Amino acid sequence: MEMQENIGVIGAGSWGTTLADLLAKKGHNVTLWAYEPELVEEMTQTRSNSLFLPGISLSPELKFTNVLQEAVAGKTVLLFVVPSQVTRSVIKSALPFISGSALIVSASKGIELDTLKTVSQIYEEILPQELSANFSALSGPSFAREVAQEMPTAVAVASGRQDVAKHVQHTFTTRFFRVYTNDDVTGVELGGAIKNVIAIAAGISDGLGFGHNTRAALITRGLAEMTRLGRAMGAQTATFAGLAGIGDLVLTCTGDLSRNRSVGIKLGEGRRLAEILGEMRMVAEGVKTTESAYNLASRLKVEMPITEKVYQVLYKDKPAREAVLELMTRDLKAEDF
Ligand SMILES: NC(=O)c1ccc[n+]([C@@H]2O[C@H](COP(=O)([O-])OP(=O)(O)OC[C@H]3O[C@@H](n4cnc5c(N)ncnc54)[C@H](O)[C@@H]3O)[C@@H](O)[C@H]2O)c1
Ligand SMILES: O=P(O)(O)OC[C@H](O)CO
Repeated sequence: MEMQENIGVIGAGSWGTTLADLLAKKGHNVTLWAYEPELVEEMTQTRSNSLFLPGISLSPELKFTNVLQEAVAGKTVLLFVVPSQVTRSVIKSALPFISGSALIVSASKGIELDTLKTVSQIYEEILPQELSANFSALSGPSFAREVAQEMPTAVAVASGRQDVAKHVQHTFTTRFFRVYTNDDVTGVELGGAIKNVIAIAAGISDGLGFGHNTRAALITRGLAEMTRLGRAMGAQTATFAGLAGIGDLVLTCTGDLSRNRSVGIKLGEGRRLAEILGEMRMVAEGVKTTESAYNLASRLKVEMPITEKVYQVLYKDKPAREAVLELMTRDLKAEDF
């Protein structure tokens, strides 16, 4: 085994719990911070997380806390896995306890609503420069439940520094979880954020009773608009052909485990957004990222027609069937990227 690390995992939702468990079972010394005090009690007593990852037995070595300082102070690697809209407040609370040489890994997928910042931009704003250089983004096609069940999975970790990406790669890789390095942080995190918007569209299409043709069209043209936004923000086109781009897009637009796709299905079936969200304890990041991406596209003058229609369905009461018709009857054009 590689060097044992002292790791703090911040966020005990389905993904944070899964990754903390993976790292503990790999032999690292892991402390998992949960926002909900009752969850810490449950996980400590029963070694399971019935709120976000029911049915999975957690490592006997995993430690749990509700006190942020205990999960952060003295750790060599910190993995932040909270919803992107609370990332800013969580990182600010953690900052006083972060050791100066710690590696910071973010596994959140979204774009902040108020600032339109990507997750790495939030970290860059808050962290001092020496910690910012230690930042990496972990993304790619990875349903928590399948990783928790040790099903072979491949993801990407992106950092501006190759040594940081390689360190994280070695820290997380197991025989069922294969991590590729990447140097395009913006591309990797935008792929993870925008695929959630397109997954809502794919869900809407399924909910309306459309078939595979429609879904394939949404995936392909969704990839085109994700790539256009990425290029406008300095990302590399090739990144969108990778795990964090088309990889996660296909997974989320087709997989029944996707929360974003399931929100879309219910919308397509005619249910109201508020009612759908009211029934969910988990986060469907695409709901807020749709608004962020719509505003970002307007600001950067990037054409994102699918995102625009999802925005109108979610926030402007546009009937889903009308949105699809409007997409299909746009001005005809060449197939561009
Ligand atoms: N679940 C997956 O399969 C998966 C895979 C890859 C990436 N992600 C990403 O990981 C991030 C976390 O999602 P998840 O699926 O682990 O969560 P989840 O939907 O399973 O659970 C919600 C999480 O949000 C936390 N939370 C709610 N309000 C909070 C607050 N005010 N402060 C701090 N935490 C708060 C809850 O404690 C819980 O950890 C998201 O950005 C998601 O897109 C999830
Ligand atoms: O369940 P979703 O839609 O949040 O997707 C989970 C992961 O991001 C898939 O890679």
